[in-house]
Amino acid sequence: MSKLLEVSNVRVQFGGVVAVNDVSFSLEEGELLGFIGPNGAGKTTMMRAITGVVTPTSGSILLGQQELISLPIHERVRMGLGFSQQLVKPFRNMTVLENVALTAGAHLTRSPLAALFKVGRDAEQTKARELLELVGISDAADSDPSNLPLGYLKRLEVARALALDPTLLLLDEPLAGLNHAEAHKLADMIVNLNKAGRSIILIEHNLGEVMRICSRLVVQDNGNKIADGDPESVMNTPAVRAAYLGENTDHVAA
Ligand SMILES: Nc1ncnc2c1ncn2[C@@H]1O[C@H](COP(=O)(O)OP(=O)(O)OP(=O)(O)O)[C@@H](O)[C@H]1O
Repeated sequence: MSKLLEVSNVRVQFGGVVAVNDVSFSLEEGELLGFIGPNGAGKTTMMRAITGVVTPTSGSILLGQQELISLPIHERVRMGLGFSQQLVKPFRNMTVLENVALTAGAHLTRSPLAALFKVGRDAEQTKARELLELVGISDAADSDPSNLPLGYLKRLEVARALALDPTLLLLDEPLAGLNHAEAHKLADMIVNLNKAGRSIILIEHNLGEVMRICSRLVVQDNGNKIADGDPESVMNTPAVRAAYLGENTDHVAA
């Protein structure tokens, strides 16, 4: 295995708030890494630093050998970064299939308007159908996303993230708001994506599923990295137990 992502001493500050405090971690090719921590820990901010939505005050983020920090978002996407957002925001007035086909066609042009005219192309439609099948929502291909339950929308968000064939997939709370059975199913799908060769960073509050599917965990609390390692030993670290005090960690072996 070789290193795919190397985050070194990344710091993100919003005025007086240090959301990410000199955090370092890395991801090996083919890993499924759980990135966890209590509310406000700075997990989403870290993801936004990797995708380019926020600019770190200092630090370095290497994807392969390439420094990402000074690159615009679309360059990072072109280099193989894919991400799903915590809040699901599909294009309404467009079918589920068109939503995915539009993203699949985005590499053809940098103008979203021009991309709209290209989604009729067979290649994008076929790819979108395959992705809907993969995430298990092909029965909703012709539906307007406004009429779909959250479980479908979360899967649509993952399908869109996959549409550009990312090497590294960042998933921000894909299981949030899903019931137990739906979360289990989507977590299984994430495992399958990983087994098919996709490297994944999963930001998630559902610790039961994270413990079940991730091979390694990084824990951030209050902007600081407090643990990094195999799930069981990480969850038994005193600092992690303290950070989650009051939250349910009963599933962790004592
Ligand atoms: N754009 C912003 N401007 C100012 N402060 C911000 C901004 N984004 C995040 N923060 C602050 O940074 C800190 C970390 O927030 P962040 O959303 O990254 O945490 P999180 O671990 O993803 O939380 P959650 O699990 O609740 O989604 C919080 O104190 C938050 O209020």
